[in-house]
Amino acid sequence: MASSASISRPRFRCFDPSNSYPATPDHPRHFSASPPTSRPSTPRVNGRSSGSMAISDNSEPKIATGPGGYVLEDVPHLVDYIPDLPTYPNPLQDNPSYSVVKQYFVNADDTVAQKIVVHKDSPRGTHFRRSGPRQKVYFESNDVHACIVTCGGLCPGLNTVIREIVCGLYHMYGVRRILGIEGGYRGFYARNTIPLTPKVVNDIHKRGGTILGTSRGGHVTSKIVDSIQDRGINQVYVIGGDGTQKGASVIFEEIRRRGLKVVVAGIPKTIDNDIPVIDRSFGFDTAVEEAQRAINAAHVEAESVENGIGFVKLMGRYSGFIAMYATLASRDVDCCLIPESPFYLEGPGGLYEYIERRLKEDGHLVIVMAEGAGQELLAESMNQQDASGNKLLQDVGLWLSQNIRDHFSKQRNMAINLKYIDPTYMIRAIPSNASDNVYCTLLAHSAIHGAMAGYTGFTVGPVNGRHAYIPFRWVTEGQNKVVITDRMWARLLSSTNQPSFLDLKEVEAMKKDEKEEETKAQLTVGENHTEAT
Ligand SMILES: Nc1ncnc2c1ncn2[C@@H]1O[C@H](COP(=O)(O)OP(=O)(O)O)[C@@H](O)[C@H]1O
Ligand SMILES: O=P(O)(O)OC[C@H]1O[C@](O)(COP(=O)(O)O)[C@@H](O)[C@@H]1O
Ligand SMILES: [Mg+2]
Repeated sequence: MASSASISRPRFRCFDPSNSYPATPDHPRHFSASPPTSRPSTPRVNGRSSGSMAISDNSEPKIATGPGGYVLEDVPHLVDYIPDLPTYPNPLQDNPSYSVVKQYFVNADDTVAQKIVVHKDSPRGTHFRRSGPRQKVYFESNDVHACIVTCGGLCPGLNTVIREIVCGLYHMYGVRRILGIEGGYRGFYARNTIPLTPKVVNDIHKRGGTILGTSRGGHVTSKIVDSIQDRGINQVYVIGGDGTQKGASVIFEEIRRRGLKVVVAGIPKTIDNDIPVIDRSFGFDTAVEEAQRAINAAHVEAESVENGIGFVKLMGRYSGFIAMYATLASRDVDCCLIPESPFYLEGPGGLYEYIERRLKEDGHLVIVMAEGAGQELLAESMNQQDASGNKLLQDVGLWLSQNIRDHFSKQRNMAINLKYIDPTYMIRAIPSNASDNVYCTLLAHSAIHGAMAGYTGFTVGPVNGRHAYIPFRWVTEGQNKVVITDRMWARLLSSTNQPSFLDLKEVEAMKKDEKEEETKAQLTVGENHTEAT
């Protein structure tokens, strides 16, 4: 229910088990929005469970509300299912590099707002717990046995995140036992492990790919958690995209069900930038930069010949961010096609008409297309999936470039010169650039601080510029997509001058749908969240 607390002295405080606040009505020990589930009679600290445990199958979301429509979407903590765990002073306070920092530890009440553009009367809205080091930790350095796994497709920066987790654990928290799991999730039960030290990972950020290897599929929860338990691992760092975070969430639930003192921390990876809530994903910046080289080549080729068309296909299965940003950055692109914006070929306002106009006016043009765009135009879609269950796409770039050639030679009797460039794997197999490297460090450190502080079942990431701990379901239930009724897409249309392929009626209908979705989401927030007591 909505809060009736006085505004001058808010009753609500965020309880952070890792900072030393006493349990008082002002500093509640539990977010009671979701009633605590039954607990195991004897909590396990990495002891293999032999009998049945009394913990329910899925943890409830930890949601609390405060005055003014404040909502905290908190992340799970080990003490939620293993009460009375001992705490230890954070070793960072004795670390010569960090001990001089003024107020190094994060304030217990700090949370990060999901929306920062607000109106005078709008509710304060959803918040996430701010990431960073806590005064108290739930692991002694000598007891930590961490592991790192990378899953899904490649992305620039994977090696940097691995390096920074290893170096961060080692140098900040004095952790000495860190294992690399080879070849993605299946590596837990079917591959060797690699002991990781700062020396082993020292130079890996200069290389593309992941030194651990990766894979799709192979998520067998019971085998993975058995392996975690058998090896005595108590911190699991999982680097991967939406599929990987879903997998991490299931691992967390199973660990919790078994009552193990094991934390699971997700670091979001997606070259497509399709993970919701976070500002952007690591490697995206690098990919957009690398895409410029392909676009430049396409432009040079196109403008050097008569009726030249440079056609570049970029990654972007469901979300066209790489194509959109690469287009906006380049200024040489005349048409950008993304999955979110349907287009058509023939007739007035269609792609062929636009191409012909540009060829007549400028003598050449550059097209950038995301791999997931226009899939609906292909006669038959591929009904195949990869090992993770992702739909396999047809090569729409090849298909469209051939259709453009056919259209102009057969129907318009125009000689065109089209060069098709497919740098999709090139833009994700390279090392991360300087800005992504720094970003990877922050993500790795956030994950380490959260894990040491006993948080679990969370993904890290910047929300409006501040790093936060985000419950798994926020990043797995939905996808970040280009909103074609937003200003950014309008900027793109105005920079390329391409048609929007939509009529006014369609735009109005889209805007209406979006507004309804937003209102529905706001109502749901109001209905589902109860006051913390
Ligand atoms: N719903 C799910 N539940 C459990 N594991 C999943 C789920 N979806 C994907 N995974 C696992 O996550 C890993 C990576 O998923 P994938 O979709 O290939 O890449 P990404 O994480 O980059 O999206 C794979 O090992 C896959 O089996
Ligand atoms: O050929 P692969 O390795 O299966 O990957 C292709 C897919 O991987 C991506 O680069 C990223 O996908 P994930 O985030 O699922 O790893 C997509 O853009 C692309 O469709
Ligand atoms: Mg994915």
